[in-house]
Amino acid sequence: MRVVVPFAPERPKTRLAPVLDEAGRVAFARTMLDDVLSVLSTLDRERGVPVDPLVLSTASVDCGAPVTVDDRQLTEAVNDYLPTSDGDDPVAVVMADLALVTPAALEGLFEPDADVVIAPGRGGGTNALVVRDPDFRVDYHGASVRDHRDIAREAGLSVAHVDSFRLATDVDEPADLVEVLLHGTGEAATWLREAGFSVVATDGRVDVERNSG
Ligand SMILES: Nc1nc2c(ncn2[C@@H]2O[C@H](COP(=O)(O)OP(=O)(O)OP(=O)(O)O)[C@@H](O)[C@H]2O)c(=O)[nH]1
Ligand SMILES: C[C@H](OP(=O)(O)O)C(=O)O
Repeated sequence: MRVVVPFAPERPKTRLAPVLDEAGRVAFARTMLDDVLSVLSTLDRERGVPVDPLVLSTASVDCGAPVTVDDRQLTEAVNDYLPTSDGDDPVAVVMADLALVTPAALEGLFEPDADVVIAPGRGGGTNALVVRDPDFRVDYHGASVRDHRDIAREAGLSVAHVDSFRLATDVDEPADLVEVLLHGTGEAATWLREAGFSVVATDGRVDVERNSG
């Protein structure tokens, strides 16, 4: 499977500004990318699922996969990598901020035999996709999961949805760090712990706190 991983290394994860300064957000975004690439590599090497990854980055980045630098908007850039004619190989698009992703979760994404497979993100986004038909194009931001369903249906394409906690959890806001600390098994979870983050439960609410000492 060709897998495109969009990544914006400069000024990333602005919604985490309440808990991480810019240098921290840059470093943390990078650990999440590394986790996603490591899972793709495990799928290929250990589980017999051929994976051909490409990091589609807005700026140069040195990581464990081929990189194409493309500073266009996300939607425009991704659309250039989707199948253009019948018979082209399918393409998966997997976001770089899926800190809980596992090989099994991606196998679940690749499995359905639909023209378009959608893994919704919490909050209306589209965290991962598989596109098997040249008539589908992405339109990210806003309620993109709804837009992607509409685009597929208007083109007469079959759509499958993947019901996965791990694929639905993209890390956008401070509350998402709770999920990374509780369920993450990769570098991103380790990075957060080493940066002093931990989970606290107070008055029935679960949150993160940071011990900066
Ligand atoms: N290639 C590319 N990737 C992008 C772009 N914008 C975001 N991404 C990546 O797309 C995924 C989803 O990004 P978002 O959560 O929407 O945006 P973000 O910049 O990471 O975070 P915010 O600043 O909080 O919106 C992440 O893997 C980003 O690194 C872009 O313009 N081009
Ligand atoms: C790119 C965007 O990501 P979000 O901002 O929802 O994390 C989307 O999935 O449409």
